[in-house]
Amino acid sequence: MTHNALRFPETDPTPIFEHFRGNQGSDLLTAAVAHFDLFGSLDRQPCSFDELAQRLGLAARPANVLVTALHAMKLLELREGRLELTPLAREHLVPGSDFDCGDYLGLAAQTPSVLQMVSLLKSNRPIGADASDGGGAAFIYRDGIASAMEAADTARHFTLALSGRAKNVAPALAEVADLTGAQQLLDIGGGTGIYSYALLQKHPALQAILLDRPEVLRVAEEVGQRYGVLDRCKFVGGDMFADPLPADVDAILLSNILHDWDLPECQNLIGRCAAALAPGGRLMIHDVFLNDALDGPLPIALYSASLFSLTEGRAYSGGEYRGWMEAAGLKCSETIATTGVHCGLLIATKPA
Ligand SMILES: C[S@@+](CC[C@H](N)C(=O)[O-])C[C@H]1O[C@@H](n2cnc3c(N)ncnc32)[C@H](O)[C@@H]1O
Repeated sequence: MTHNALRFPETDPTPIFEHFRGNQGSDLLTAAVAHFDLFGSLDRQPCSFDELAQRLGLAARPANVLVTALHAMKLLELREGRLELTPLAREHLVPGSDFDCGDYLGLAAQTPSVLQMVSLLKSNRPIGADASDGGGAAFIYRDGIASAMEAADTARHFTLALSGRAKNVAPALAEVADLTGAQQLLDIGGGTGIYSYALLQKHPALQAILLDRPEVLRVAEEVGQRYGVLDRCKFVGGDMFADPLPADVDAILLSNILHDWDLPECQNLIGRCAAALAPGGRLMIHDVFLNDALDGPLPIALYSASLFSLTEGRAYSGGEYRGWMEAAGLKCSETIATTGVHCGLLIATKPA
């Protein structure tokens, strides 16, 4: 029987994803208190984000993840360009204050997950990226890193894992993505392809090209079989950073792609997408979005920590994405349409 990618679940799975990511908050808070003395340092001397990163010995990406999470927990606030403690943090997290609970949080200081978080924050390298034993980083491939997406078993494992979110969110994406008049969709890093299969089921005249790593595409083809749309799909194995992208496409989908990469790769990929679009074509960023002030929402800040640990990316704000798309000559939509499990859709158009 053909699977229907447009059928919504009866209940919203978002709370399950929030419980699953809750440990990130605990690890970051314990690291800030017990390993970085972040609250003591800011109590002695509030400072800018850049100065704090330097004081803690952190690169911009880990500092962003840590500060965004603490901001979202309402422990930090930004005043006139300086990070300061909130009354909550001042009363309970400054070492030696009357109601300091730092020693209590310190109970978790030596747990494996906190020690791993501290090590990742300091090294700014994702789990597995330096593996020399056939492992590799999940979800990302580029020249210079060990990638789990190159071996059949690990590529299959990580690709199928993401279908647990994709099948829940794809019906909503198909509902909000306006593909009127589009004939060809390019899904970059499409994974199982479930988002494309939903869009193909919704738009009977649409054709899709899925670009991903070869071992991932084997899984995508197998999954695509179940959705009955393979006659309108083309699978292209390649490197989205290095190989020519199919040209003159009407729409490009970057679903949960940019959050895997640091700023230079995001800007590079958006520039490549802008060049590959036909005039009037649409770039669709389907992802999670931090507030423009990078102070929450908390579930996205915690997801950002998980992205940081596993990949070279983090969560970005709509403002950051808009800036990059406009720099690439695209015109951005004002609003971000909600899809599900914290995701949303931001669309930009290439001038005709
Ligand atoms: C986080 S997954 C997103 C999958 C899917 N789009 C989704 O939303 O569930 C990232 C995908 O990008 C692919 N990818 C990573 N680096 C790539 C590269 N350099 N070229 C092509 N695909 C790449 C991975 O194999 C993986 O399928």
